[in-house]
Amino acid sequence: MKVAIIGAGNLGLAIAKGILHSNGATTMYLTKRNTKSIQEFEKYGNVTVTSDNQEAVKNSDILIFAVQPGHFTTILEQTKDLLTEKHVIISTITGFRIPRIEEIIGSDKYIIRSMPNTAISVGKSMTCICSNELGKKRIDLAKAIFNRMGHTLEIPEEQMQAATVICASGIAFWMRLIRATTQGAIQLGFDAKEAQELAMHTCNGAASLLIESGSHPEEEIDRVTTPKGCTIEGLNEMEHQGLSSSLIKGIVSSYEKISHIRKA
Ligand SMILES: NC(=O)C1=CN([C@@H]2O[C@H](COP(=O)(O)OP(=O)(O)OC[C@H]3O[C@@H](n4cnc5c(N)ncnc54)[C@H](OP(=O)(O)O)[C@@H]3O)[C@@H](O)[C@H]2O)C=CC1
Ligand SMILES: O=C(O)[C@@H]1CCC=N1
Repeated sequence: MKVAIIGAGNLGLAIAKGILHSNGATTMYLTKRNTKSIQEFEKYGNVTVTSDNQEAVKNSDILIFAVQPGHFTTILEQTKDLLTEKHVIISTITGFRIPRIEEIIGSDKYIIRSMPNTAISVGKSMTCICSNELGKKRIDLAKAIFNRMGHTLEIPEEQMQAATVICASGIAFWMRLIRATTQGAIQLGFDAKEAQELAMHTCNGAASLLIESGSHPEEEIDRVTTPKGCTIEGLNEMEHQGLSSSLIKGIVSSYEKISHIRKA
């Protein structure tokens, strides 16, 4: 697999690390305008760092675009004449819809939109994907790429904004919950390092329990909440203070914002 990551910033580099750690590329191009900060990636023998997007496109089959939305149109314009039937175009760019990409490069290209999250760098991304009509022929390839770095779900493009909030912004939401748990643990007497260790591994265990058992969260909650015990006491207090409600309101606010950004 010859991969180019056009826009090797936060997300692009997270994807690069995920692909490199899973030995998923025979060659990889990483592009950005100022390449100094990513030069170290050339220590992986098969990686070329360059600011020349055209060179990267010519020498690769899978093109993963991870630039800011404002830069995407120009880059597509600059590279569209180099696109051939070998290329699969994967965009991770928030709010940039497939019909807009088709307007620039044509609908006769394999176009995939993917929304991974930054856990892709450790092979644990929840990645939602959709495609244009022709891209359906390459969706299994795209799924195979992202399945190496986590879990994928194919969704209609209409749900991409919602998926961005739940999965991409979701990393930040879960981080804050883990951080708050850490602060609670420090108040109960653990030092900061131990407190974070307890919080993050408990979070990991909770998610793994659901993933592996297929059970509903409330079933698992019922198993922990001893009648008149400390868990139900704490859980009910959290709910009196609005835990579920504030999470849901935050998710809806993010969604309203992303919908607004898209219209802008
Ligand atoms: N799924 C997720 O979890 C997330 C998704 N996103 C989405 O991913 C995209 C990238 O976000 P993020 O990684 O945070 O952004 P960054 O700003 O960190 O990365 C964008 C990169 O693009 C590079 N770039 C800019 N212009 C060009 C160009 N002409 N050619 C090649 N590279 C260029 C910039 O480097 P330089 O200036 O040196 O060129 C920069 O490193 C956004 O569209 C965002 O909406 C963002 C965050 C999280
Ligand atoms: O916060 C944002 O707007 C972008 C989209 C998802 C993650 N970061």
